[in-house]
Amino acid sequence: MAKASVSDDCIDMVTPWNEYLSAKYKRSFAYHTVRNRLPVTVTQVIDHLSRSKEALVQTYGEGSREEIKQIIGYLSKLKNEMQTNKPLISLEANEVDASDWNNFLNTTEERLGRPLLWFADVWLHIECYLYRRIRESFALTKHLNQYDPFRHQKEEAFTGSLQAISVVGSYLLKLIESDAKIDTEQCVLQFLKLSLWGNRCDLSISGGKDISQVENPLDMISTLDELILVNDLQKVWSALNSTSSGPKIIDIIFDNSGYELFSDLCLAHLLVKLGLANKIRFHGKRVPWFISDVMEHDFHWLIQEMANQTRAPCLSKLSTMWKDFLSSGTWTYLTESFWTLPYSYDAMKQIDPELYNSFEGSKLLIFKGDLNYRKLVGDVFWPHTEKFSVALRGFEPAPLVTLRTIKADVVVGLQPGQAEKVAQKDTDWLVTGKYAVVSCLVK
Ligand SMILES: O=P(O)(O)OC[C@H]1O[C@](O)(CO)[C@@H](O)[C@@H]1O
Repeated sequence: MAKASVSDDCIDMVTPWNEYLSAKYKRSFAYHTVRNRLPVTVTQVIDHLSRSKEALVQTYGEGSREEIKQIIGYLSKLKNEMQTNKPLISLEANEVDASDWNNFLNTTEERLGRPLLWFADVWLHIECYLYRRIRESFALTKHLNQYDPFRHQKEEAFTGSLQAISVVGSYLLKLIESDAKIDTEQCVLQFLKLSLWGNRCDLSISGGKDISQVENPLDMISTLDELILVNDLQKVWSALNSTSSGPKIIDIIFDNSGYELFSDLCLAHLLVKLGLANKIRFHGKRVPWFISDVMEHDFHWLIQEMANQTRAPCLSKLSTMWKDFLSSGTWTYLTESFWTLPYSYDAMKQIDPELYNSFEGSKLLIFKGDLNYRKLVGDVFWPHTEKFSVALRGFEPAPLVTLRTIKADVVVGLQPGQAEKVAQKDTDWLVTGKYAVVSCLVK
């Protein structure tokens, strides 16, 4: 008998413990995402292209008119492939990571003895693949090759958060310009928390809807401590405050643009100013990713946009200082392909040993956000009381911390009974971004 719908391929159950998250479990957030959220993301790109067609042709030339049609056709087909649970196909455009992606698809297919399927395989792989295929639709064109279909949303998210950004910016400036002795530890903890809660602002969880930070973040963070379910902030402070000879390098693996990026850069500024770091390396995405993730353009755009805020002089002042950090090499922005491959981080040593080894001298790796967390713990549905160090499965290139608001149903390091208690209060506690974890591993 013919299958009635794709959900016939799935099992009507929750994800079993210790299994990979996957849309094959109908009562999972992965299923909801692949079934409902990801098709909306693709539709939004299609709508954006249709709406902006004339403006795009104006900017990219008459040649782009046909290409817009081609991309829309490609994306409609992609959506259909996903919704009808078709096999994942290879990438064709000549991009630096295409062979890595195709190797991944081929070796996984060999291991499984069947092609990968949208509603059968590891959610992390499927979701990354979706964004990589959206990129592919542009990579296959000439005029729109470098077009980022999410840029307008990222820019609007920044503009919508300007008030909060000004509040934090002027606070930071006051701190660093003050002659009074500041409580270093308290300030660092405060900016770590600002960066942590900045992760609530994420366009992929809101389905691309406005997620501007409108509340006063300084007032807000002081009330949120009880929502941090794993709080290793003291450990993080010790790692940052540790004295060792050699360069004090800190790596920040970015997540979202807009307010979150701004909060990350404020943290980076403070760490340099307090002498806890003398070099910060930022890591962003090579291709448009999970709607709001930082790409190089977004990074420079934000710093430049701050300079344009005549009504908030603190922001233009900070912008000048940040440009100086970049030109002096105190800050560097890097774009490694690994971040937009499907692999979880335990595979980094084998897949990208150069990147792995580059972390060896780092004082602290700061991983921002939900997707980085999923990649750290391998998208496995660990019992919530599993140790973070176990869930990392050997990924220990340097001391590391994850600053993450919880937006996917995986979390480790909780105390016995803690998950049940939170679930009683909030049934959807694992997917809304209301709660957070700060998990730190120091060798
Ligand atoms: O921007 P973040 O914090 O990595 O969140 C990414 C989002 O995408 C998801 O992976 C689901 O689509 C969630 O885990 C989260 O909502």
